[in-house]
Amino acid sequence: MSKKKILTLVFVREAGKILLGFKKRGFGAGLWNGFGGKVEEGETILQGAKRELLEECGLKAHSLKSVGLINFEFESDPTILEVHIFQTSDFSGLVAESEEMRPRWYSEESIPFSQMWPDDRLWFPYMLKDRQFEGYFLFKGMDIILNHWLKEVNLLNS
Ligand SMILES: COc1nc(N)nc2c1ncn2[C@H]1C[C@H](O)[C@@H](COP(=O)(O)OP(=O)(O)OP(=O)(O)O)O1
Repeated sequence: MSKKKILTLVFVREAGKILLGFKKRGFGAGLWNGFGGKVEEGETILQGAKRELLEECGLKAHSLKSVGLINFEFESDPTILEVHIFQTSDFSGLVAESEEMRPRWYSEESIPFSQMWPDDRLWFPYMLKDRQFEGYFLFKGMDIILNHWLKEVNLLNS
């Protein structure tokens, strides 16, 4: 039987730039991604997303907009990752490297997709156009997408 893990993923965008973090350890190490992680017991998804952003890159989000919801499944693992994706331009603080992430601003015209999870190049276009989406990806290992779907939806905003 499959079980679910709830995770968050936050992208900070400002003036045509997007803040990505180079994951230094753990799941997805060696890839650029947004900031996020597991939602802890007793916190809401939104609280978890803000906490992870602060812990991983030093920025405090004052508000977050829902962007997408993706369920990821890995062929050899019964756990489904339910990832709630947000974006924000409403933040304060100074960008700082953490134990887990090395942050860097990228122009939205030159996102390093070849060094990111392979699903990203399929759903980033929705986010960059401020469209909301839902999706599903089935992976074989970390590199091969065996099956997926994506669709535009209206998610409630926070
Ligand atoms: C499989 O495809 C994925 N694509 C993208 N873009 N992001 C993904 C994918 N799968 C997971 N993620 C995101 C979701 C989270 O933001 C992180 C994983 O979080 P992590 O396992 O590092 O969670 P933490 O709570 O920070 O972990 P620790 O126990 O190491 O603190 O990747």
